[in-house]
Amino acid sequence: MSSESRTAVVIPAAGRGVRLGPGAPKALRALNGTPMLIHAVRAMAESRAVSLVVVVAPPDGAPGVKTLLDDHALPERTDFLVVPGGESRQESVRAGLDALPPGFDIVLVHDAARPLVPVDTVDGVIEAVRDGAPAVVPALPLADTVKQVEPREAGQPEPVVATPERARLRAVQTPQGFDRATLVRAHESVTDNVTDDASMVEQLGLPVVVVPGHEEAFKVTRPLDLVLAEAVLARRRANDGF
Ligand SMILES: Nc1ccn([C@@H]2O[C@H](COP(=O)(O)OP(=O)(O)OP(=O)(O)O)[C@@H](O)[C@H]2O)c(=O)n1
Ligand SMILES: C[C@](O)(CO)[C@H](O)COP(=O)(O)O
Repeated sequence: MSSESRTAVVIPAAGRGVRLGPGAPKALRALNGTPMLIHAVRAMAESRAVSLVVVVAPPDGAPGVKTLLDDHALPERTDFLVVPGGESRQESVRAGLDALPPGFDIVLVHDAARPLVPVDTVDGVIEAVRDGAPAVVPALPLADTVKQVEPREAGQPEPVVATPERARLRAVQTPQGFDRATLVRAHESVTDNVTDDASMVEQLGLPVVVVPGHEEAFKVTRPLDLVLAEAVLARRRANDGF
């Protein structure tokens, strides 16, 4: 893949945000007064390598999301498309891929729910795809020990069946980066429910590599994550003041 390869980003933003509690769809909730989705779009458009962002909106929310993008300042060098999403993250990513025009050889998939990923992480992923990896994931080592359990009904103690060696585990983030043809093939061939796109490429038997993630690329999932996101933004504002 050459440095001339053009990069597009698909942002799945069609989730409801059930774990965040009642309210608007998660991507539309505000952080420091600005919708999470706008933070995520800006984080992608900050990379000079990104020339198209495809936002996958809640199924009946595409016109509203289009208006939202029109109403917020976004870099002029980046084009934007909005398409309706599906019932699962996988379906939503697929809808974004289907909308991609020709001419983009590298595709990133980035959760709207990771609004604060720094641009260096985005560029690191793109660079690794340009260097020839068909699939790239940013990731961090774990702080906790992880146990594999035999699931039981809620409230029942769960027997531990294994303790994977922590030093070999990574917590995977987005944006995940792909050679476009590989990602399209993965979405066409893999029908199992998976929780990220890279695992679909793994199922094709193709290599996936890890590059450094960033602690500010965390996923806003539960209410406490909103507190952390506001704190990160406050720290950025304070640092910008100096
Ligand atoms: N049908 C879906 C489900 C999820 N997503 C997107 O996938 C990303 C990661 O999903 P997650 O954080 O799990 O978001 P939700 O599905 O909204 O969260 P929850 O499971 O708590 O409802 C989010 O940007 C979310 O909007 C999507 O585009 N379409
Ligand atoms: C893609 C992802 O963000 C990588 O960690 C994660 O798997 C999304 O999971 P969710 O089930 O949509 O929360």
